[in-house]
Formats: sequence, C-alpha cells, structure tokens
Amino acid sequence: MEYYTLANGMRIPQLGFGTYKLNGFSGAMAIKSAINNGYRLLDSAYNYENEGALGQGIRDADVRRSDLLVTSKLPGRYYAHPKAPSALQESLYRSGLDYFDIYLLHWPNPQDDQYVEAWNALIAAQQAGLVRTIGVCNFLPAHLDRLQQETGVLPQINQIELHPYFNQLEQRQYDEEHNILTEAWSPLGRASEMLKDPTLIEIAKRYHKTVVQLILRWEIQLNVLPIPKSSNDRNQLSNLDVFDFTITASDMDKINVLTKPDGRTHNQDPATYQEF
Ligand SMILES: NC(=O)C1=CN([C@@H]2O[C@H](COP(=O)(O)OP(=O)(O)OC[C@H]3O[C@@H](n4cnc5c(N)ncnc54)[C@H](OP(=O)(O)O)[C@@H]3O)[C@@H](O)[C@H]2O)C=CC1
Ligand SMILES: O=C(O)C(=O)[C@@H](O)[C@H](O)C(=O)CO
Repeated sequence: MEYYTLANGMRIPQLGFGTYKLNGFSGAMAIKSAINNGYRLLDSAYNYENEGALGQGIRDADVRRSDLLVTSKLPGRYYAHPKAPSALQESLYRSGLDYFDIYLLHWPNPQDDQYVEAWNALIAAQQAGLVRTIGVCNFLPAHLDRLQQETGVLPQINQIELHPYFNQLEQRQYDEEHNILTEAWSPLGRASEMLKDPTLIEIAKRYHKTVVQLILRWEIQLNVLPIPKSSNDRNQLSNLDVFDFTITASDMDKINVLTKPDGRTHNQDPATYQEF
C-alpha cells in the first residue's frame, strides 16, 4: 500500500474500502475480510445504517484498531445545532468506537443552507478529540469558499463522484489548489456499462490488468483516492493489486477524454441534490 499525506500531516492509504450496502452479518463479514485482505481505510456513513456492522467487522478482524483509518459521515437531517454533535456521538455508539479517524459532511444540501453550521460542529468534535480529521463530500467550489470565509477552516478531504465517465477535472483542480485531498466515490461507476468500454478494455489488456485495476490505477495517478466497494474476497484482493504498474501519459490522456457531461451514475448534482 502507498500513502498520501493530508495537509494536517495524517498519512492515508492511496486506496480505501467502500461499504455502502454492506449491512448486517454478511456486511460485517465482508468488512472483516477487507481488513484481513489489506484495506486500512474504511468508508461508512450514518445513512448506510451499517456503522454497527463496520464496528463488528473491525473487532473481528486480525488488525489493531489503531492501524485502521475509519470514516463516517453526518447526514443532512442532523446539520442544525444541537442535532449534529449528538448524531456524531450516535455514530460512535453504533460503531462501538471511541473516535473516528475521519468524519465528513455527506452532502452540502444547498437548499437548507445549514452546512456551515454543521461544519462548525465538526470543528468542535475535532477539538473535543472525537474525530482526528474532518472533511466533506460532494462540495463544489462555492460551498468550500463559504466554509473558508465563514469558519477559516478548510476540509482536509472532499469525497466526490469520480470515474472515467465523470472525471471532475475542475473540482480536482480546485481541491489540489486548496490542499484538499479528493476521494473518489463510485470509483468503478457502480460496475456499470463503463466496465465494458472498448478503450478501457484495450488499454487494460496491454498492461495485463483488468479494466477495474486500470481504472483504480488511473484514479491514483490523478492524485485521487478511490474507495471501491466489494462484497467478495476475489474482487477485494484484485482491487488492491494496482501498485505494480504505471499508466503512461498517453494512455492517461486516452482515459481522460472518456469523461461525459452527463456521466454521473445517478444524476446527483450537488448544486441541487438534497439528501437527508
Ligand atoms: N459520499 C457519497 O456521497 C458517496 C459515497 N460512496 C462511497 O463510495 C463507495 C464506493 O462506491 P459504490 O457506489 O459502492 O460503487 P463502486 O464504484 O465501488 O462499485 C461497486 C460495485 O462494483 C463491483 N465490483 C467491485 N470490484 C469489482 C471487480 N474487481 N470486478 C467487477 N466488479 C467489481 C461491486 O460488486 P461486488 O460487491 O460483487 O464485488 C459493486 O457492484 C461506497 O461503497 C461508499 O462507501 C458512494 C456513493 C456516494
Ligand atoms: O451512498 C452514498 O453515500 C450516497 O450519498 C447515496 O446518495 C447514494 O449515492 C445513492 O445513490 C442513494 O440512492
């Protein structure tokens, strides 16, 4: 595993593990396997209703809690004070953990206009030692500018939808200029038709890699941190096997041009989308 270093000095693996839809007994088993298979960064959310399975997977795995980076996220319905601190504390109770390494605001929900209030709650949680690093998901430049102007604190991480069909060049540039690490959610496009793209198949064959491995490697070479989800051992292991090859600049360009203006998997544009 190779690492990025966040602006606050925290070292973070270049590839993490998504847990959306990993729930209950089978979810806990899949999370335990992911840890035993080598993942050290885990991504969950209050809204996934699996922080309990996450905590169980962590307790069952053969790796110390202190060697893991555990992420969860605050849902929009708890952004207003005093709901935010108690929701974060509930996340901790659900997981059975006494701190999160990373806690993120899940969506900006611009119509509610409560994300600055919620951000202040994360700043306070960090000061209280409940969270080591704070960040956001799905924030656009205008939202991030407001956090900076109104709190003076920028997120360390911005987790956004990113894959070859939606490569987020402008948001990536903004994040990089502001020392914010971009994480890629749905880095495999949720296993959509994208995995059958002829350009990706042709390039992957030349590197003797799968299309999925090519995509994950491309994301890392963009200085992005992908968090693929997989419920099975074979895919979990294969998705980690991306550190033994380098995509050439010309092949990177061929993948970069696959992006589409309407390439989002679920048409969730953070400028208007609301999630509670
Ligand atoms: N902040 C946010 O707003 C959001 C965050 N997220 C986070 O990002 C994570 C990843 O995104 P997600 O939406 O789950 O989608 P992904 O792009 O990670 O795709 C997951 C799908 O890919 C399949 N898959 C995984 N590995 C392989 C492989 N090697 N070959 C073929 N198929 C494979 C999985 O199937 P199988 O399980 O059978 O392997 C699953 O169907 C989430 O789990 C969540 O943690 C996601 C959405 C929004
Ligand atoms: O999975 C997440 O983190 C989400 O934010 C969800 O919106 C997810 O993207 C979804 O599609 C729910 O229908």
